[in-house]
Amino acid sequence: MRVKFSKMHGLGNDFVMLDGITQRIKLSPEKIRCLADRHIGIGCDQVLLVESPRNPDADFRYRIFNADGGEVENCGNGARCFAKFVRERRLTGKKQLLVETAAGMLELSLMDDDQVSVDMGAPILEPEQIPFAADRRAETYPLDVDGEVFTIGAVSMGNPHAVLLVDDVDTAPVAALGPKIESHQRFPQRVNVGFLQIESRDRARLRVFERGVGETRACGTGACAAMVSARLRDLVDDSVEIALPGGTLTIHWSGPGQPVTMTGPATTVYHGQIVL
Ligand SMILES: N[C@@H](CCC[C@H](N)C(=O)O)C(=O)O
Repeated sequence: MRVKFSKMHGLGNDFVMLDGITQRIKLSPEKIRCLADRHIGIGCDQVLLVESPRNPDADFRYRIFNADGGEVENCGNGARCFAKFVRERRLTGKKQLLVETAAGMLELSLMDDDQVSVDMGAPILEPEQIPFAADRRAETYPLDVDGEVFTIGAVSMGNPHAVLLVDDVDTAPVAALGPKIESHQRFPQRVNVGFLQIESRDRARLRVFERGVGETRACGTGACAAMVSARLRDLVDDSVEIALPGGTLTIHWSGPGQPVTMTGPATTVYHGQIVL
């Protein structure tokens, strides 16, 4: 069956966007892996499928799949691309959207300068809800990786994140350490791994080894989790510019119980059709 798609990206974290409202789309892990493959498919970090909502208060529902075929709970860059996609595809004329995701309801605002601001909800810090094996909630945790102990922050933005502080992201062992922490036994659903360099109280740099993908050029939920972890350690103020390899996100968080706000761009690359 031939389906229309859009190729989009948020700071280089790229997506195959599928409209499952006006098209009948049946996805399987094999099909997702094929769509995401950069040699035999379209190529992307994640596939995002837009559907009609189940909750009558929501405008849409979307589902998000990693390149390895696994369905995941949340995606910050995908949320911004979604807001632009539903307008471009004329699925809505609204600039304020409420969308149902596996991580709960998100509120999105399309701004005039092509930026999208997303209320990502409050971070989850209780270890069992992340999920992360720990006796009690703490700002940081020791994590033994092959006999070497690293200090990590553990945060869920609907999806799980570990955050490590590094002196310099350019030399951080992302490729070596990322996969080991991603599948560490204390994270039973695996984890996204952020390497965070604090430059000042309102500026930081971040690289993220994403669960189910590998290192990406940007990770929106990773930037939110990094902000939360840094704020809990009192290393930053309420608003931080986080520079990722693909560009910069503005993240705002005023403390536990409060929602995290992420603002950044969404870019359409091209529209196409593929036989699924
Ligand atoms: N790139 C995303 C996160 C996508 C999901 C993640 N890899 C996971 O497995 O949780 C973002 O921008 O947040």
